[in-house]
Amino acid sequence: MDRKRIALVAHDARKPDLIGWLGANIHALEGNVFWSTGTTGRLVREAHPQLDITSLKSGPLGGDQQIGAMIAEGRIDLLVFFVDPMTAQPHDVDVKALTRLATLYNIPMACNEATADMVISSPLFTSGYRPRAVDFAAHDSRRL
Ligand SMILES: O=C(CO)COP(=O)(O)O
Repeated sequence: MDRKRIALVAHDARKPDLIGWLGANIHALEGNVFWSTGTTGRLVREAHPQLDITSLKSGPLGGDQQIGAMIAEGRIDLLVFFVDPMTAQPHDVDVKALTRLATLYNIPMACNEATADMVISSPLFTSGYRPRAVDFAAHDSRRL
């Protein structure tokens, strides 16, 4: 199988949901390679030790930025980010930057279970599909 490089992030109230979603879909997901913000990664590793996961810094300490940098470098194929829409985050600007970069670089981004279910059940998920590269010139509004 084509190993997808998957970033996993969850806000605190959504971490149990992410653990549960991974468990419910473990057969579809194991064999891929995972990157995560710090606390999410630690909890995922405890719950699902069979997953190949590397934890970065905790989100409020720069982990969202690290995932964003990986996206900018073309090192992530899918972002699963279970967002808590009911709680203010001290690092909201980092969260916004991460979702912006995923949008800019045309990375599939699932912010809830329904979307994540649809992404991993798509035939594109198990194929060699790669999203179309972004035309950066078209995004550069400073061009004269
Ligand atoms: O805050 C987060 C995402 O914005 C997640 O960070 P942790 O996985 O370290 O809790």
